[in-house]
Amino acid sequence: MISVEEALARVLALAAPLGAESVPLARAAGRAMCAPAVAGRDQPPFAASAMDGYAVAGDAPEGASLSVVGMAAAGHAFAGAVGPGQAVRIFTGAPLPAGANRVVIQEDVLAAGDRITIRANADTGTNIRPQGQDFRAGASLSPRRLRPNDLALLAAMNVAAVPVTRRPVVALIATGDELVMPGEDPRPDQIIASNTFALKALAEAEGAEARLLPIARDTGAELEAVLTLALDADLIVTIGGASVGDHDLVERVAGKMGLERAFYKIAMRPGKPLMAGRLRGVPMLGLPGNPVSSIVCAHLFLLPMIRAMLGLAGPAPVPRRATLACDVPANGPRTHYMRARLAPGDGLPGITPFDRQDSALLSILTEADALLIRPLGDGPRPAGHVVDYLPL
Ligand SMILES: Nc1nc2c(c(=O)[nH]1)N[C@H]1C(S)=C(S)[C@@H](COP(=O)(O)OP(=O)(O)OC[C@H]3O[C@@H](n4cnc5c(N)ncnc54)[C@H](O)[C@@H]3O)O[C@H]1N2
Ligand code: MOO
Repeated sequence: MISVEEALARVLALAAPLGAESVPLARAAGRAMCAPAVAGRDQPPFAASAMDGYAVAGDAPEGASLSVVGMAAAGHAFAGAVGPGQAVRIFTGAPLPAGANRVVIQEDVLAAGDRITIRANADTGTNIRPQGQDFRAGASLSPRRLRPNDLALLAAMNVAAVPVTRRPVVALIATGDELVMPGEDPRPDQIIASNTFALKALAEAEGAEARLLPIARDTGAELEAVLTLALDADLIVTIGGASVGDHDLVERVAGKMGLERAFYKIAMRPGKPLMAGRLRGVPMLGLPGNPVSSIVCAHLFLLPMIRAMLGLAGPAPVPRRATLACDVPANGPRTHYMRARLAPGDGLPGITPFDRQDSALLSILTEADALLIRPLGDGPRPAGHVVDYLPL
């Protein structure tokens, strides 16, 4: 059995960044931008008024009476210039007329016909946004997963389409004679395939395109047929059949098909029978069948593989810190990812593992919002001890 860290390094070595495609900005949310985007112009492209009021030249002290010689609005520049004793009616976002060095807000003037008088105690701020105040032409936005705010910045940069990494296609294959799909009529000795739905949602939320393949029954021929259907994917994920029982066929069948195995079995709980490798050139992850095991392994290995295929920096899960809210006993010889609940604390949040940690308990997993990480071989720890966790 290898460590979780070693297993993560080996699955990431299987996952190379995919090629790029161009998408219009309106379809780029959440996508992995894979090359810098460069601003085509300054923003604002001209010195602009930040307020509604009057653009003036020179001192224009309180009590000054000025003649209004024109108007500038957003999208409608004033072609002339402002001189001493003059003002231009101006609105927020309008280009500042030549000669102007200040905008007096309209609340600070008395207007009568085509003249204004600056009121006493008028604000002396310039109320001008200089050209290029936000960014300059040639400024670049570095590659990243695009958030809504990034899209607004790209649009302001006049970038209409962005290069993004292609979405990895993830083929999900549930295995087992006992499984039927939700809504079907199970025999008394059957159960409903459940974890595939969490895995699909997790993969899609991370930026992959997930495909649910037909459930593979427990025969070599059927598993081989479904694995063959998946060979055009970027990543093959099997669920179940990973352990040592007579009906656990994944290792044997994938091996017969030419799997180059990267590892099998890790010192982790849940998730011990995890397997990874490359099947005819396609990265493959063999998840254990127990629902919680497969979902925990997805957080630890599947999502980092997707992030690596998207070319995102730092694909490994990043633990956070919390304070134990209760005593915990010594841990065994596998790193334990305990389903746990967080509560706000004075500094760090408090974390409490659930009493029941069986890897079949979806009802506990759904109440959990964290995986408390208990390092392998760690001794008992008292309440108040600072620990690592992964958010769920
Ligand atoms: N003699 C040993 N037995 C087991 C060992 C071991 O080391 N020696 N390891 C145990 C551990 S740990 C795990 S985890 C499981 C993993 O087994 P498999 O990956 O072979 O999974 P299955 O046997 O196919 O299924 C386990 C369990 O999960 C249910 N299952 C499977 N797929 C789904 C699905 N898509 N949705 C919902 N539930 C699913 C299945 O019915 C079983 O109940 O092996 C232990 N045994
Ligand atoms: O390691 Mo298994 O994944 O306990 O259930």
